[in-house]
Order: sequence, then structure tokens, then C-alpha cells
Amino acid sequence: MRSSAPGTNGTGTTEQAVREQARTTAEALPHLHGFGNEHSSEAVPGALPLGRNSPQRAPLGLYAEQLSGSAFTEPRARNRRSWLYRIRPSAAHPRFEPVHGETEIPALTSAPFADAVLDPNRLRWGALPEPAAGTDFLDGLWTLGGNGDAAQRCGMTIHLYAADVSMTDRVFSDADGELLIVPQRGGLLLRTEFGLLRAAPGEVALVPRGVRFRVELLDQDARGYICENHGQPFVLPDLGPIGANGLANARDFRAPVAAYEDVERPVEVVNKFCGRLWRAVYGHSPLDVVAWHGNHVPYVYDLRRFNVLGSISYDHPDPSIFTVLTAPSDTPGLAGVDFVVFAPRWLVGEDTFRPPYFHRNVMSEYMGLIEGAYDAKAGGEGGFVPGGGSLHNMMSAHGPDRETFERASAAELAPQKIDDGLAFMFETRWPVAVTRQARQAAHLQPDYDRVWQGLERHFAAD
Ligand SMILES: O=C(O)Cc1cc(O)ccc1O
Ligand SMILES: [Fe+2]
Repeated sequence: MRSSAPGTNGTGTTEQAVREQARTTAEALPHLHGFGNEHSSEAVPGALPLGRNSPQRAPLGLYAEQLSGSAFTEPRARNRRSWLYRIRPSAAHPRFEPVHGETEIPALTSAPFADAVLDPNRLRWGALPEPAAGTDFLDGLWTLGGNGDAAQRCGMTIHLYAADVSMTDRVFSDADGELLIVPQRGGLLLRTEFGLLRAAPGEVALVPRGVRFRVELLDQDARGYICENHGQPFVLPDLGPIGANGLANARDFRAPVAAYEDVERPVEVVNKFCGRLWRAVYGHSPLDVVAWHGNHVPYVYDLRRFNVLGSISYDHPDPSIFTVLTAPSDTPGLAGVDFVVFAPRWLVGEDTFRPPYFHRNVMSEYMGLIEGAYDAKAGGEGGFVPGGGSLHNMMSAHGPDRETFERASAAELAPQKIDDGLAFMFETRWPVAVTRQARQAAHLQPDYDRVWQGLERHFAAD
């Protein structure tokens, strides 16, 4: 699928040169701040038309084009669109051809799957194996499972990625949903139609549905998680009695400023459409947007900015208080998917079992670890490790492992700072079907159930 020889970007530029350029570029990126704002930005003064979206002739000989992320008629609070002013209209492109054969099951797919199983068992994986040399972000995408239906615009798919080279002379766009990218190892430079964003481990990036982008690596390699949200786009959760501030604050979300490529050479455009990849080779880069305005925009967020709230009296609150972003469904309070972060925090609960409790949940929980350890699971080789993940599907019983239970039941309850890890959860309304490659993966841990063995009975009726 690569459009150029390994190690070059098709113009003779080495991977090393691409990386150095990406690093320098990523160092001091300007941003626009806020969540869901009507932003506007122009890379060349005067490129953005004033007072109308579609003047008879757009400024500087640019083409005006609307990108709609919601139906035209959705309520104002949910309406999403951006206007792009670009060197060439997106419509001027050659025919897309399927990347894979009809019966092939590629590593990158989305729900519904041809080969997935709905399994009530608790499952856990180690980190993805190292990528084959010369794997870029797109080739390194690997689908674990999901639910709903990309073509029906509902549900979500969970992917992992591992890459060791930058995408060169190729861009990706996903018609099937927005992509919430959670880097776990190695920083990424996202070159998008709207401009440039940097996302390193500890930060997350969101690329809206349909937005074209290219991923360049800032470090030796890159690994991470992706939640592909097929349903209504992520928004900030309501705060209810919490008040006007807290959790993820809107001002900490950063959108790019306009930056364009004026490139006239073959560029491969890969489009994920209803679960399958399609490709076309353009004669130019479609990252050619000189100015834009609107609210359907990519953004990044630093998870370390999350304002963690918790109990200052007793009991372990439900993890919904750690929701960074929620993708609503048509039922209030019932998310298509919530993105939840377990960030450093103090535990002070009195007479309280402080780690996550034993539970069964109607929602399905996929958990990942960005760094360190997680307070419900002993870490270490073969455990819940950075880059790995666990799946606790609808109603499957889970909670602290034996070691954690024993330790926390006996612990002296002094105030305790949990600051040795960064974990997250994609919590979704429907069970997650697991792809064949994820069920057969060598990094699937066969004995996960064992972490709950040996929880002895302590009951004594008198
Ligand atoms: O299962 C998990 O580890 C996630 C989780 C964390 C928590 O603090 C409470 C409930 C829950 O599902
Ligand atoms: Fe849970």
C-alpha cells in the first residue's frame, strides 16, 4: 500500500529528514483554544472571505467548500460544519479503488465484522508486537473489536497502532467516524486539512469524521490506541451539581491554525468507507486548505490538565466522574462511548475500600494503560501493562485482582497520592465484539481469569 520506497517520501527525502523536519515544526505550534468553538483561521492574510461563506469568487483564487459533520438541519447546539478555502476543490479527484480484495479481512476494519465473536469472558492483551520495519501509522492500524455499525453511524470500533516510519505522500480520511487517538509511546505530528497538531503520550488528539490527515513520527516509533466513534461526536459531559468548572475544561482544548501544502506530485489518498479502505492517487496534496472557519475541527487535549474530582468523605465514586469526553446517544445519559481517564489523584476516603470495587456493568469497558500502573491491577510482565488492554464486556464480573484486594483491605487509610500511572477507558453502551486477529493474537493473555483466583471466603455467620 505504500506509495514510495521505504525510507523515502517519494521525493528522495529520507525518513530521518522527515522526522527532523516534523520535530522542528512541532516544537512551537500555534493553537486556537476552546471546545466546540466557531473558530476561524487563515494562513495567508485575506484568504478568509468576510461576511459570507461563498462569495462569487473566493479570495486569492481559492475554492470554497463546506464539510458537514452533522445533518444541515440538526439543532444549533449539535450542528457541525466547517468552510474550507482551498487550492483545489476536493471534488476534483480520480476514482477510488478498493485496497483489499472482497473476501480479504484486513487488519483495519470496523463493526460490524465478518469474523468477530461476542464473548462474555474477561479478556486481556499485552502490548502490540513491534511493527515490521517500514510500517507507517496507516499500515500499523490493527482492529481489536467494536460494536454498532459504521454504515448506520452508530457504535464504536477500537483500534491499536504501531508504526516506525512517517506517512509520506499519503493521507488518510475516515468517513466512518471521528478518531480519538491516544498515543502511548512516541509523539505524533498530525498534518491535517485544518493545520498541524502535535500529540505525545499523555495527550489525546481528535480527527473529525472525513478530515484528511497525515501522521508523522516525532520519536523513534509510535504506539497507541484509537477509539473510532461512529455515532454522535464527542462532547464535554454536562457538569450538573459539579458546577460551572471542572473535569476537562473547555479552554484546554487546542485546535490548529490554518497551514497548507502546495504540493504538485502524486499523493495517495486512502479513505475508510463503511469499514473498507479505498485509495486514489491525486496529482497534488489535498492538505491544501489556506483558510477555514467552523466548528468541525480537529483538536488535542493534554490529559494532565484534567481536573480530577473525587470523594472527600467515603466510598469509591463511579468512574463517570473521570469522563473527559462523551459521545451521546438518543437516550440522555446513555453514551455511545465515554472516554474516561484515571489520572493522578489523592485518595482520602475514610473506612473505604479505595481501589475500583468489584462490579458488573451493563456498559462494556475497554481499558488501556498509557504509562505506569493501574490501581485495580498489579502491573508487571504478563499483567496490565502500558500498551496493553483489557475488555470487560457487558455484565462480566471484574474488579480488583487478588493482590490488590488483599493489599487495599489491609491498608492503613492515610491520605494517599496515586501518581504512578495514567490509564483510560472506552466505556460503551453495547458489548464489544472481538475480531479474529485479536482473539488469536499472541499477545492475548490466556490466563487472565487467574487474577481473581484465590480470593478466599472469609464469611463467618457468627
Ligand atoms: O473496571 C475498571 O477498572 C474501571 C472502573 C474503575 C472504577 O474506579 C470504578 C468502576 C470501574 O468500572
Ligand atoms: Fe469496570
